[in-house]
Amino acid sequence: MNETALREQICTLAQSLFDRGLTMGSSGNISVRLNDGWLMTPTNACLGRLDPARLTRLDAAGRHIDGDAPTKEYPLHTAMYAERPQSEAIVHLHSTHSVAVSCLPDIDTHDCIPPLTAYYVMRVGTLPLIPYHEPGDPAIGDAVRGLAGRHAAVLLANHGPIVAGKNLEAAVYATEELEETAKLHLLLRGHNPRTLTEAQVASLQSNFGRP
Ligand SMILES: O=C(CO)COP(=O)(O)O
Ligand SMILES: [Zn+2]
Repeated sequence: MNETALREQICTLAQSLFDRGLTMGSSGNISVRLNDGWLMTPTNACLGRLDPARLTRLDAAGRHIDGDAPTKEYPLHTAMYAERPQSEAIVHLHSTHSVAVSCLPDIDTHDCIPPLTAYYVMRVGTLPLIPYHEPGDPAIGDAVRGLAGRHAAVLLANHGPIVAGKNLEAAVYATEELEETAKLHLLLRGHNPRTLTEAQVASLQSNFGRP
């Protein structure tokens, strides 16, 4: 996909996420890797009303070369890309049920949501929790560095998910799957749900690959 088409795709998918209430106000950000840098959503922009011409362009060294000022989470995005050469796009949202899970006191910080469904295992896998930092704190990038090589998605405590995909469509699908599974997890709390077995998870990983 050329840069013009990628710009259009970022704005179309961002608006779709916003219109379905998957992030609110000016929260959330999206980036796509180019051959010689990145396209990112600008800081303080509403994902429902992005202008393709004003998206931030960073060069390969992470310098701002065109468009509006970058999302304050650009150190988080670039840290995740550095750990995941196979990932071409990243989505970060304040999706309500995922944020709710990120606030739970008794969470397993190595894997915040159990393998409830096949699509969760196929698109998200395991979901570690990163301790609370303020939005835009470059230390979130440092925290993600040790995890993103093994995990396509991580959850920022009291904040929200950040999800990488092989392309933007895949990153969006994974973010949607994470949000719906977070909702299921909350619905099922206290109900002792049957989760997928280790053998069922291993079978999905061997048939569909790891996210
Ligand atoms: O979600 C956000 C911060 O975590 C939004 O920040 P930006 O507006 O800088 O992208
Ligand atoms: Zn955020």
